[in-house]
Amino acid sequence: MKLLIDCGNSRMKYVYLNTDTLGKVESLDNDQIDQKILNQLLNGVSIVCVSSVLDEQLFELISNSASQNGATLIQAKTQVQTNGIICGYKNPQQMGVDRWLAILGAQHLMPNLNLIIVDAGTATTVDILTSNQRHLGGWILPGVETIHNSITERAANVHSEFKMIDQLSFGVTTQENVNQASWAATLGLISMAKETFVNYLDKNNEKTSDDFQLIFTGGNGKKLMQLYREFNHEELIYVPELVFHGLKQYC
Ligand SMILES: Nc1ncnc2c1ncn2[C@@H]1O[C@H](COP(=O)(O)OP(=O)(O)O)[C@@H](O)[C@H]1O
Ligand SMILES: CC(C)(COP(=O)(O)O)[C@@H](O)C(=O)NCCC(=O)O
Ligand SMILES: [K+]
Repeated sequence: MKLLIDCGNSRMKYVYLNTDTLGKVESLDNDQIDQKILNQLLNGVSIVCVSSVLDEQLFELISNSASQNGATLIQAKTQVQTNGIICGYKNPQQMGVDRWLAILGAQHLMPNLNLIIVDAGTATTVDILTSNQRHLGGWILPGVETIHNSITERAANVHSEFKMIDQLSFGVTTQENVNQASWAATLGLISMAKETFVNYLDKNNEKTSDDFQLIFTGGNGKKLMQLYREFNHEELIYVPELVFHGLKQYC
């Protein structure tokens, strides 16, 4: 059995791979993880494949567990080119591997479309992939909760708890103002990514609007997709295991 692990800045997500089928994605908060828990997760695993955007600490714990269980450890890295997809970064090593894997996963699930990939975690990232498999680059914004917390931590009279919302509206309490704005700002990022992509394709005489697909993933991905859908009637999907569709190509 293979174990795929994605270490994000807030949570570790993991999934078991039996032949070619991904199981259900599970998660643990980073501060809950210790050697004992990892040893249990790796019990009976022959190959463990890791994507991490963290410093070495958690990776070392995983590496210890792999040695103790006799499992082969594979660490995914962002590459200049994988499966014909060309990374847009000047220095691909600088781009978070979770983003690269989400791009590979998206292309695998939705080949030959203009893709806008939104990963809504601690950060919200947007990555753009053209229908001819070129990564144009992307954007990094603080995640929805990170935006929310940035103001509650810095303003004496802004008291609020982070919340999911059901729809966009104007706030009449401090808490509503901060939460609504955090989601609205992130939705604005996605709208502008779409506009910027359309402009790029028009200028470069490439295939345009009818073949776009927006793909959402990450802890806030489903909610963002639902909110975005209220205003935009285009093709949207939420794929919680998107990074793992990329990661499984490494093992
Ligand atoms: N059940 C949940 N547990 C933790 N965070 C959640 C949960 N549901 C939604 N979230 C949101 O998802 C974010 C973490 O998403 P995730 O994709 O795991 O991030 P990362 O990859 O950066 O660790 C949190 O900032 C939080 O706002
Ligand atoms: C942008 C990120 C912080 C997103 O991390 P996450 O929100 O998934 O924890 C991560 O992909 C990262 O550390 N990237 C390195 C910088 C870059 O991609 O340019
Ligand atoms: K992530």
